[in-house]
Amino acid sequence: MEDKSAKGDALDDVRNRIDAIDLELLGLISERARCAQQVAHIKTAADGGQVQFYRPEREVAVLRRIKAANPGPLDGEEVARLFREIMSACLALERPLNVAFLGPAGTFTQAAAIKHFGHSVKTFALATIGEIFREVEAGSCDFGVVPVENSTEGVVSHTLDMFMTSPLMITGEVSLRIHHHLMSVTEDLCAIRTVYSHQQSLAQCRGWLDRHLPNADRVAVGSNAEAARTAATEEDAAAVAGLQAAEIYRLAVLAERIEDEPGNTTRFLVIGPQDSRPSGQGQDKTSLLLSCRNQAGGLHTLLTPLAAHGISMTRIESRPSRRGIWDYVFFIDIMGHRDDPKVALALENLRQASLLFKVLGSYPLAVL
Ligand SMILES: C=C(O[C@@H]1C=C(C(=O)O)C=C[C@H]1O)C(=O)O
Repeated sequence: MEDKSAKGDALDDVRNRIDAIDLELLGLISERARCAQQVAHIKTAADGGQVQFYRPEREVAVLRRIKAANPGPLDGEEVARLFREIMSACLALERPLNVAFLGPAGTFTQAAAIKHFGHSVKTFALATIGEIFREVEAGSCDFGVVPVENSTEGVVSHTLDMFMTSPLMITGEVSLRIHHHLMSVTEDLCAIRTVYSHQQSLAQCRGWLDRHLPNADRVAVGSNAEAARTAATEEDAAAVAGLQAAEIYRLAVLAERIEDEPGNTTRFLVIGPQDSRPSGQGQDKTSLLLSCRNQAGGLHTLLTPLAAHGISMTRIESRPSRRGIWDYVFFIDIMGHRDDPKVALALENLRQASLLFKVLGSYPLAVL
């Protein structure tokens, strides 16, 4: 009996301490929010009409600093995630951002948008990648989030093709570990006759589906969330999608993490009217769209300036140009910001060696 009340006292003490800390935290977070409001006034007074409230390079600098200073016991990712949400709320006080993503609600692209901007942005589900570009170009949304490549299935060609004609720039990137689940209104795997999902997700789960549902028809639809929405209306159907879709469309999860590759990751791009300023510490990336003359050694000529200036290329992708003038265009990612002197020099040389040369944007490497 005595023991129990001693334990109860100890618990009360710690909980009282937690209550006091929470009030202190609330006071500090409120003070931080007031600072963000002051920043908004300063920005408005300095820039007039064209104020850029969202500053990606500043946000990653804040997150990097927090991670470096983190004393534990929470791990770095966890504290960064908490501060991501605090900044998201502070920015929403300055001005709430409108972010378009590949819908419907519950897609991995929405999860990527929230991971990048936090929960205080307003997200808009659009039906196609083309529509996202159009809405951001028209200014009805501030930014868009689009998938660009998957570690199992490769590049999302529609996104790359949009950059050939769009004036939008890349302001950031997000990587998301993708876990697929099989979900349905029925709880019985044997009752499943049809499996709906996005074509890439079906491909990412091919092995599992061959083993467990060899006789079910696989039907490709526009997105995983659309698959979940459809499966919710059919007794003998299932969808392959993320957990969010199961929650939104009230489906039972019959099997978890059915993707064939455990490291399955999708990379998304954040697109907007401008790219990001340098975030420093060599932690920026630049994406380019290039084409060379259709002659022997053409690609080599393009890449020589990068090697000459010691710039590392992290990715190269070729796509048919579909313009007739150039056979192929290359999407190239390099390390460094376009304003870094070394990168600026290499880009100038590249510009001279290319038929088509477009900087798609410089942006910070993702912290989260
Ligand atoms: C407060 C600012 O504005 C926004 C909010 C930030 C924050 O809460 O720390 C950081 C960058 C901006 O997106 C700022 O530019 O410093």
